Amino acid sequence: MPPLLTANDVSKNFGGLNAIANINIEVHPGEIVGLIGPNGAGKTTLFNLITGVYIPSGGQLKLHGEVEVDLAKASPHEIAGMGIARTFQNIRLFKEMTVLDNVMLAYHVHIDYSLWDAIFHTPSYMKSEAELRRKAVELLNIFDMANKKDIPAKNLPYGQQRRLEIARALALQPKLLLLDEPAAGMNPQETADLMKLIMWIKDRFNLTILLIEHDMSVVMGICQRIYVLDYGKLIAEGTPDEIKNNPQVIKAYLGED
Ligand SMILES: Nc1ncnc2c1ncn2[C@@H]1O[C@H](COP(=O)(O)OP(=O)(O)OP(=O)(O)O)[C@@H](O)[C@H]1O
Repeated sequence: MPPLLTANDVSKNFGGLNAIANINIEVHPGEIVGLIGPNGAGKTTLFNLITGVYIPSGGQLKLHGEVEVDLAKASPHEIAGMGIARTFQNIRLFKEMTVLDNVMLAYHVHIDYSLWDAIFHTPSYMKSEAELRRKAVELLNIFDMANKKDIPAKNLPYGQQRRLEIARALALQPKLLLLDEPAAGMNPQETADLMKLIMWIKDRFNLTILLIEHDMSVVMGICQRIYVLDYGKLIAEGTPDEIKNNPQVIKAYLGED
């Protein structure tokens, strides 16, 4: 099957620092691919390149959908509209808003109201809002959070705030979901539930997932393939078993010379 996303010789420099140096990756439809590496290896920089926050200093990043898109030429908003959604290492929710409003707001990306409709709450506006609300509640049901829909997001336990971030990303109806350390700060039970959730939503929403994660039980447990970055360079690629036993990976993690 042709890849959904390719990075071809991609680099990103910040002044003299090569945060990403000539990397090549492929993500195929339906895969869960892990992106690991020690702190500062360049993982989040790669997410920022894929989502258009940064423009590559060299190489090409392409999304191969119905048409092929050079991601360097698209804005973050356009890239989101093309079906790439992400979560963040530091949770980014509208903390004072309710759980339901957080999800509804994400759905609004796909809606084009006229200013007139929005200001005067016309029947077509009210109908669309009701439909969005129905979809958002359905999504919250999948995440087992419908009973929390009316509380402010900040009142959710930490693990559920992370799940809500994923729900918000799904409201964008992505093809490719980028998860940046989804298990960070979770307790073992929350982590186990998260792994089940990720595998389940992948099938339910026909997703392809690229996942940054420091918790090796998550990476080894749910990824089919793993890429390893170290100081901006790709040092290994393989199945969880291959990566576990790769001497270069072990060296990078243990920090030996
Ligand atoms: N906007 C920026 N300006 C300058 N340097 C940056 C910028 N963003 C990232 N860097 C640097 O690029 C390198 C890679 O950072 P990045 O955040 O991508 O690493 P990471 O693998 O995601 O690390 P962590 O696991 O700690 O989140 C680091 O040395 C970082 O300090």
